[in-house]
Amino acid sequence: MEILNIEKRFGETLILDKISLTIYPKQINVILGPSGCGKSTLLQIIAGLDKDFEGYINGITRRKIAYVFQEERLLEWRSVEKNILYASSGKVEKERLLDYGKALGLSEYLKYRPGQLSGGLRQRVNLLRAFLYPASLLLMDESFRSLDIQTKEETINLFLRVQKEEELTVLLVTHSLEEAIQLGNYIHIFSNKPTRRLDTFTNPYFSSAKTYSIEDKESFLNEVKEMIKIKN
Ligand SMILES: Nc1ncnc2c1ncn2[C@@H]1O[C@H](COP(=O)(O)OP(=O)(O)OP(=O)(O)O)[C@@H](O)[C@H]1O
Repeated sequence: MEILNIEKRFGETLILDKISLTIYPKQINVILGPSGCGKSTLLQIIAGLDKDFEGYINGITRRKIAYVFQEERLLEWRSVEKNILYASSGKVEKERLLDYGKALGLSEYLKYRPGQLSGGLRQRVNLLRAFLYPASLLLMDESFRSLDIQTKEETINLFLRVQKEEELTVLLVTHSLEEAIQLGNYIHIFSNKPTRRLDTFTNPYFSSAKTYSIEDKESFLNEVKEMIKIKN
């Protein structure tokens, strides 16, 4: 999947300045960049929700995209279960729903309405809905942000499992270097003004078993921090 020379303005303000990016299929692609650099805007363009841009997007089938938005977009008048079924037009295997629901600690909340849930639980419903959607491309916008440490770990474990089992191509946006290193097979770093380029790295410390050594990770972190500094 290829994104070529994307240029995006809001009024007079140039947000994306000829951004190009290769999204590696069946891999976790992380876009890392500071707040406000245009990560969400790029996801909206890729998802086809924002059509007001210049440039090209090749190899993406829109109806096969699952999108975990930064804010949860749940239908308040439907139960958790019905939110999930509705998004996938009912094409969800009950067994998978129960299995993933359990892994996310949502078993007892499936009949609840979103308004009866805490922010963290709502975010888990948001993720469950996306994991169950029949997608080949999964777009995730700061999806683990509002979760506590324990829940975050369980959610990430399920995410890694689903990605592998379903051979999903993932494009995950974050401003957390830690998260990028933990999750990304490929890390695309958004430099800040004035160049706003994306540089791609193969993550040498990626391992779904999470066995990278801390010293190695530290040196990679420092390398990346140095680079971001130079660009900014
Ligand atoms: N609808 C809009 N109208 C005008 N400006 C916008 C609009 N949406 C986003 N922007 C601006 O575009 C820039 C990029 O926003 P975007 O949300 O894509 O950044 P981001 O990297 O995802 O940041 P964050 O991690 O904080 O969400 C910001 O300066 C933002 O204020």
